[in-house]
Amino acid sequence: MSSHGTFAFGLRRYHHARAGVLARASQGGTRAIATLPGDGIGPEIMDVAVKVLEIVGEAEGVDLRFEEHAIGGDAIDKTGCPLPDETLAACKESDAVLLAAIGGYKWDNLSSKDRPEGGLLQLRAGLDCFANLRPATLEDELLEGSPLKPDIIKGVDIMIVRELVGGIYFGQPRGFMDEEGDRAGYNTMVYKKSEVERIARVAFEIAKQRKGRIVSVDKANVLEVSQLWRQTVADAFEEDGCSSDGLELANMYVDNCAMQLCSNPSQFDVILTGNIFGDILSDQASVITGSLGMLPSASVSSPGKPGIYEPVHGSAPDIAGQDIANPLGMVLSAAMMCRYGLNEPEMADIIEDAVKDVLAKGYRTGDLMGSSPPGAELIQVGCTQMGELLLQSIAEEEIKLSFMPK
Ligand SMILES: NC(=O)c1ccc[n+]([C@@H]2O[C@H](COP(=O)([O-])OP(=O)(O)OC[C@H]3O[C@@H](n4cnc5c(N)ncnc54)[C@H](O)[C@@H]3O)[C@@H](O)[C@H]2O)c1
Ligand SMILES: CC(C)[C@H](C(=O)O)[C@@H](O)C(=O)O
Ligand SMILES: [Mg+2]
Repeated sequence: MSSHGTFAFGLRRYHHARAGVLARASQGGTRAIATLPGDGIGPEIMDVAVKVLEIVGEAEGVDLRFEEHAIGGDAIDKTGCPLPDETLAACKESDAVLLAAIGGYKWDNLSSKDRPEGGLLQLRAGLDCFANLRPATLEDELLEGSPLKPDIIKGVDIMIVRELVGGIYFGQPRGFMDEEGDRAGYNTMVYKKSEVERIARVAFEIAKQRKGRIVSVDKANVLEVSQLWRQTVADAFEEDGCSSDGLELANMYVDNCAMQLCSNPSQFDVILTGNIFGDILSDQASVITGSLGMLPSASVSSPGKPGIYEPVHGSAPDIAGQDIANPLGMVLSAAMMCRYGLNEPEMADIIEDAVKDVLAKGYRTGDLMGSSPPGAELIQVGCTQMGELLLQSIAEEEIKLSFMPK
């Protein structure tokens, strides 16, 4: 059975055709999903995503097996380590990893590798999830919700392709030192040609399913690592004959890109960039969609290996435990997991349709209420209630479909 959506959620338009390219599992059989709720709002939004997956799995006859594991601050408290061996081993064995968020004030003074963020980075590296796909798609329902002007952001649909297991996050040497009586901290931003080539090729493939426009973002006016990045991307583009496939490649400095994301975001289709620039630009792109809480992501590895599906935002300790977090970025990450990780595009369609539906009915978590125009008929709901509305929407759609002639 398929939803054949009445609503076409933006993410679906391009990804449908891609399911076979990046997907890990073939259809059929039980799917093992490692769930990592983590810290802060993590458990609240994970709860919503798992309930949504359960009902959609049941409706589509897909047997999902969830197994929860510790990561981040939660794992530090339980085991003393932000990524216990048991968690990494279970993730490697799974068909897909669904992660909510890690981090919090309590663990902020630990060393880089011992803090929650270190656990997340070790997980990404441990699974070699080198390609982080971060779609920033504005749905018409949220047009008035962004602090940016509607005529600037209407129809924006960007895919940020971020290299995830290299660059300054992982470069050596790194650390602290004393230099002539002064204290210094240092990191190394390094990319090998092979690392740039493999992420560039993911961006090319994705661009073929979209409008075909790639902007590679770097800081080649200052950094050697970016000069190598730029040349390597251009060479791979040429070698792969991308022009004859109708693709266009342009380069942009990261500072300019940050500005253009606010002033003229519609020009972007695929943004290809390195680890730290992609981190910063994706949070910025989220403003177009109304809230950081809306953005999903998929971190994929080579075919046959599990990917990590997680929202772009963090553990939001400022709102944790209040049942007010927006679960939609998490839920849309679950949809990306269905599409890319489980090869179940119809499950993804159903989830994305439900998100679209609740937004169309005017339901919003607090983060999406801020810039609403006066008089807008919006109904503020909490995290749990948003989850219930999604379940209701899915159930209603299933009932409608069951009455349709086969
Ligand atoms: N992938 C991850 O797990 C991840 C990502 C980013 C930050 N972090 C960690 O999260 C912690 C907090 O970092 P931060 O405050 O800079 O970033 P954050 O993304 O957690 O929060 C930034 C702001 O956005 C709001 N926000 C985020 N997600 C929301 C949601 N779903 N619904 C409503 N509002 C939401 C927060 O309330 C906060 O005001 C830090 O420890 C950081 O390292 C983790
Ligand atoms: C928590 C942190 C390590 C992480 C990153 O910088 O990649 C986060 O900001 C993200 O965007 O996923
Ligand atoms: Mg980030």
